[in-house]
Amino acid sequence: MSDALEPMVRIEKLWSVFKTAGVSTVIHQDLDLMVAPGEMLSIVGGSGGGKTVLLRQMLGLETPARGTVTVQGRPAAELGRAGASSRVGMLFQHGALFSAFTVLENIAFPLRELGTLPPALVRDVAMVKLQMVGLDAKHAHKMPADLSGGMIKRVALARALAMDPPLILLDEPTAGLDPDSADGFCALLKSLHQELGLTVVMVTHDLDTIFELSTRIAVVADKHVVVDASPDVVVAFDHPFVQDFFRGGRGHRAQVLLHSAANAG
Ligand SMILES: Nc1ncnc2c1ncn2[C@@H]1O[C@H](COP(=O)(O)OP(=O)(O)OP(=O)(O)O)[C@@H](O)[C@H]1O
Repeated sequence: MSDALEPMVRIEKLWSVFKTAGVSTVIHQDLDLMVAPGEMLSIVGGSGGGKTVLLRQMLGLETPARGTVTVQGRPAAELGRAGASSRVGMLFQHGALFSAFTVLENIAFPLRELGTLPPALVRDVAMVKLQMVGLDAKHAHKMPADLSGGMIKRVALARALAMDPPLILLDEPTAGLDPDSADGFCALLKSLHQELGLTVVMVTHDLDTIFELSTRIAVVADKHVVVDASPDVVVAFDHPFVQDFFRGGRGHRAQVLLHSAANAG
């Protein structure tokens, strides 16, 4: 298959199994998922259903018990090696910044780890990424403890983008943010997705984020992907989790958003 046709992420017949105290627990069973270049895919599912484990599989941090996970045609397991941040960037749920490093040092970390770039260039690139996520240069020397929740997410995103990876994985990108910060972060993700041509895979419970950003939604339930389609198709899908998640009371605003987006576009 040529590169042009190769999905960004290809997951086939994936089994994720954890063994604790001699007892095996199956988290994913024959799970299939493809992500095409340029997509913005939301993964939703019940608590403990294996969404974060799925992201970790894409990052090469978990090993499939069976099946395959490839990123740009190569096994995700290879991503554990040095230089992986040039292929995939990860935004962890709570930002996971190094508390003893400044903002700029955090963003520069993957570039420094390479060990091949002169310090002045590392600093310049990190400064560009800081501005790319909408933060002023005056924040560069602050410590993570002095940042708001929204700023922490932005710095963590800048670090994920440091090596210009084509694929970004986001775990609950707007969790813990107030509504204004969440809207601002969504707008940033949308513009970066468009400007940089990024492929984005995110796990989120937030319906506003899902409907604002997703080109496709994959629902993980019963240990596999039960539906994987455009938002309007997923919302209408007949499955108890889908009905409850999208069409319960809290889904109302999302439905309104979906319809207004459809009317606008
Ligand atoms: N390293 C591990 N060892 C054993 N069990 C694990 C490990 N990592 C995850 N699990 C289990 O796998 C299951 C799925 O976890 P995961 O974090 O992927 O769920 P999730 O869908 O992201 O849930 P939530 O929406 O609550 O964050 C959970 O039962 C969790 O306890």
